[in-house]
Amino acid sequence: MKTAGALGVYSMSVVTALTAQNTAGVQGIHPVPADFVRAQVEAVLSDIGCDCVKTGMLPSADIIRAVVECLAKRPAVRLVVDPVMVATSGDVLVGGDTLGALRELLLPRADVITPNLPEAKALLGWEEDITDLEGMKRAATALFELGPKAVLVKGGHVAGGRLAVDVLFDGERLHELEAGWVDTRNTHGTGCTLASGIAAELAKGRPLVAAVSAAKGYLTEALKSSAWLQLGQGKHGPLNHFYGTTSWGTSRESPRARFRPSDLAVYAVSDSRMNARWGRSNVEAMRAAIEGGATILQLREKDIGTGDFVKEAQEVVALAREAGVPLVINDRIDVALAVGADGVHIGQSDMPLRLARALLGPDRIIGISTKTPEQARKALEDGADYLGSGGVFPTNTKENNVTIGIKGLLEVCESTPLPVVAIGGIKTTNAAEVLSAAKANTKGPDGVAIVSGVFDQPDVAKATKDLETIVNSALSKRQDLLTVT
Ligand SMILES: Cc1ncc(COP(=O)(O)OP(=O)(O)O)c(N)n1
Ligand SMILES: Cc1nc(C(=O)O)sc1CCOP(=O)(O)O
Ligand SMILES: [Mg+2]
Repeated sequence: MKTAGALGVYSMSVVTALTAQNTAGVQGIHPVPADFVRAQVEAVLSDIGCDCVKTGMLPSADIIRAVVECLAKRPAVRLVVDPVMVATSGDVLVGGDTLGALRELLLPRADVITPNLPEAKALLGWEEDITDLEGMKRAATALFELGPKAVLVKGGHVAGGRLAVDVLFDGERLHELEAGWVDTRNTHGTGCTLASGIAAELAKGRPLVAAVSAAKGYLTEALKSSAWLQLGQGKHGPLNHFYGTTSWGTSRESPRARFRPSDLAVYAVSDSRMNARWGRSNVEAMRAAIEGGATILQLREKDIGTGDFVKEAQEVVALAREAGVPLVINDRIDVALAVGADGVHIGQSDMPLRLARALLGPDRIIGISTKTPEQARKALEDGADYLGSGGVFPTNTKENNVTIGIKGLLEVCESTPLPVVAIGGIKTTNAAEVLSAAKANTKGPDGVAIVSGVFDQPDVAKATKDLETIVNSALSKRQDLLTVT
């Protein structure tokens, strides 16, 4: 429920067992009678209803049957099954007959199941431990045969390695989802948190791979922010699900805490000269870009008085806020502060990033233009939240711009953990090429920033929509999130 809340989703609970547990392990389990589980499920689903159910520990076959019966009446409700059988502490949580009910009744109903390695082994009845990536892939495809629409084998338990890799099999492709390994003792509840994050993102309507990737991003941030916590005597302490709180320097509601790499997917950068040529204002153009599916907006005005810039920015901020789309201001920290924009985008010759951060504070997004890995390294050091990297292709929009090509873009992407948006000469005709250029399992751009491809067009909404379709398709297939076998 904390995870759902942190991800902006309303959640309700059905208690299947009372547990006596702490950081040292599970001291006792008191199952709830199956009829009472059924009553709880019906109480919430017949009243408020829900978009997605996530199951955790289901301690008996009767309880599993009760859950399956309730869901059988609601085929539209998506289901994430976290087959909780072995706690992080190693304690086995469910009896043998429950395994059969889990396997035969619940798994075939699931949109995705999320076993850890011991749970995957138990569900498959394998003798051998799963100890590497190949074993994870075999387990994922074997578990798929039990009926779920997708299988996520969580590899956090795979010994060693500097990456937390999970393998997702969706019936067609094996996706390797990577995140930087977090050295922490505070891993109690990571499995439940990831499964709940996936359920929350599915409930928001995200497609499966994106939902898993977003949930993994959230969990990694929670692990990082909890790493220093010293709570409990046991081996595994708790996570801080609400890591974006004021005591950690950013408020949960801050634009920066909300910012995700996926926000960079369809990045519309305005140009008033182009809009004037087509007989529309920047404000009208930005409204159309939002309508077309832009995931982030940038107001970029190079030849305008400050008063006019502030007035225009105030109108665009209102639009962006209403649509829930981040708005950053190009170059002008003062204008961003004056109108309460979500952040700024600055270049190498604009206000130094550290000063911009000092003026904007910890809650605003700062993006910076980078052409080289060295600039990317410095940007990370100085506290950037994302990089704009290009020009990928030659452009007439920005005079005397140095073109770095796809090669230069990928060098920047691979050199930094920061999210990167590609920019420069990008159109619907080449956006897919840019987004899928990264080799398998290497980091690629998180999106494309476009000026003339969106605003030097007769119909901004259509141009943006066309771009969004291409971007979403390319990102869902892109190499650095999956290994195609
Ligand atoms: C996302 C994104 N990337 C790069 C730029 C370029 O910024 P601009 O101010 O136009 O030029 P420099 O200051 O980087 O030289 C951008 N606007 N947006
Ligand atoms: C604003 C900007 N910055 C660039 C950089 O390389 O940093 S290229 C550029 C112009 C991009 O316009 P278009 O999408 O019309 O090519
Ligand atoms: Mg600039």
